[in-house]
This record gives sequence, structure tokens and C-alpha cells, in this order.
Amino acid sequence: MSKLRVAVLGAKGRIGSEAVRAVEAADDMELVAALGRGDKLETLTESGAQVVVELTTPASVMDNLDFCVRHGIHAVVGTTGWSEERLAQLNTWLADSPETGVLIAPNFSIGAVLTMKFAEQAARYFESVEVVELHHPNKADAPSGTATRTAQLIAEARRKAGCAPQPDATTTALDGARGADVDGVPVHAIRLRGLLAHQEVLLGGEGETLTIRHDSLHHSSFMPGILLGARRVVTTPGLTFGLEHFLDLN
Ligand SMILES: NC(=O)c1ccc[n+]([C@@H]2O[C@H](COP(=O)([O-])OP(=O)(O)OC[C@H]3O[C@@H](n4cnc5c(N)ncnc54)[C@H](O)[C@@H]3O)[C@@H](O)[C@H]2O)c1
Ligand SMILES: O=C(O)C1=N[C@H](C(=O)O)CCC1
Repeated sequence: MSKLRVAVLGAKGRIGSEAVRAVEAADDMELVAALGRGDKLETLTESGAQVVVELTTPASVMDNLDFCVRHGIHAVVGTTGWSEERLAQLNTWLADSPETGVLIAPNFSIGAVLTMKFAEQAARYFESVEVVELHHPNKADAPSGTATRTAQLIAEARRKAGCAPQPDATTTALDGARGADVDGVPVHAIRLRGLLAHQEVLLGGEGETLTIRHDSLHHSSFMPGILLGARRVVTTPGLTFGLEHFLDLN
């Protein structure tokens, strides 16, 4: 059977360099290009890449995806910074290239995907819910893509269940003291040397609390998800948001 021809964008970065090694080690894949900042995107077409693993920066990701989708190259995207406007733009490009698949995964680690799922399930049973994400201090964006997605899933679950707004008597607060408001859910971002990627979802009800915590201790935690994404995206046209859609979680 022929091997899947995979390219990595952001190949010298923290997660990109790990992805290069993971693709090289996968029996069913061939690494055909490993591009860094300033490298020509035409290398992707010249190398016959079928799937691009996009692990760059929010400033670069849209131009890279524009190129990939225009050339019918599928993409697995871990880069953060997704807004409704960006997703709409990407969907417009995909409409002109209906065979092409793009997976955007706020987090590729199975534990983080399960954290999001468990938080979504638990959200409607508790009066209060807040998200704390903790990352290495080289991270460029806050809150993390994972925390943003977690908060959105929680908010949606609470809306569907008709939950009342969260109790919070705070009337005076220093800017930022109550975190960022993501769809009504407070999200707090910690940046600390020694950490990689961690998240706690704190839920509180009368007389009890529930804490759901996940820790990525090494970039290797993201690799099975990236490889699964690359295998599945080639037969899944259009936009898929979240690795959970490629996992049998129900
Ligand atoms: N979804 C996930 O599971 C997951 C996990 C870890 C990191 N991330 C995200 O992945 C992104 C990268 O994270 P990182 O920690 O590796 O950052 P990093 O800064 O270490 O790496 C980014 C790399 O991309 C390169 N780059 C920038 N523009 C480029 C371009 N146009 N073409 C090719 N390369 C380009 C940079 O030079 C750098 O080497 C961030 O958005 C981060 O949040 C996602
Ligand atoms: O290290 C990072 O940067 C990470 N970014 C993603 C996010 O913003 O959620 C996933 C975890 C690691």
C-alpha cells in the first residue's frame, strides 16, 4: 500500500519538530517536506504532499491554509487563534475546493479532548464553572485555544439546559482579576516556567465541587492525535473542528 505523503509547516517549532519525528516514525507515512518560516509554499506542491500538518502561528496559518486548500492539499491544523470570521473565511475557500478536508484541533491530546467532553457533560449540573489554563511562558496567545473551546462547549451545554447565569457578587475588581469572559465562562491563564500545557475545569454546586484536570507533560502527548488526524482528514472533505469527531467517544 502506498504511504501517505505528509508535510509539516512550522517544522522547527516546539510541536512541529516533534511532529516531524512522529511522521518519520509512522510506517504508513512519508515525510515529503518540513518547512519553516520563509520557506516557499510551492515546495508542498512540488513534493506531492497530500496532507499538511500546520503548526505555525496565528499570524501565518491563514495564508498557509489558503495555499493548501487552493491546491487541494488536506490539512491538519493545531495552530490556535480561531475566530468566527477566520472559520467563515476558511469555509469559503473550502466551498471552492469541495474534495479538500481540513481538521482544526484545539488540542490533539486524548486527555484534553476527554476533559472538554467531561466538562461539557458536567456543566449543566453545577451553578458555577470556571476554567484555568496553565502553560509554558513562551506561549504567544491567551487564553489557550483549548480553554476557549472548553468554555464555548460549557456555555453551549448550559444554554441548552436552560441554566441560570453563574452567581458572582463581585462589584469591584481590578482589570483581569476575574479572568477573561468567554461566552459567560471566566477563563484564567497562568504562564509559568516548567509547565507545558495544563487545564483545570472547576465546577461548584451547593456543598460540593468537581475539578477536572488534564496535564500534557511532553509534546509526545499530541502526536497520536496528529497522526490520526492526518489519516482521517484525507477521506473527510470540508471543515472538521475538534479531534473528537475522529474518535468514537459516545
Ligand atoms: N492543537 C494542539 O494540540 C497544540 C499543541 C501544541 C501547540 N499548539 C499550537 O501550535 C502553534 C505552535 O506552537 P509552538 O509551541 O510549536 O510554537 P513555536 O513558536 O515553537 O513554533 C512555531 C514555528 O512556526 C514557524 N513559522 C511561523 N510562520 C511560519 C510560516 N509561515 N511557515 C512555516 N513556519 C512558520 C516559526 O518560525 C516557529 O518555528 C501555536 O499556535 C500553539 O498554540 C497546538
Ligand atoms: O503549547 C501551546 O501553545 C499549546 N497550545 C494549544 C492551545 O492553545 O490550546 C494546545 C496546548 C498546547
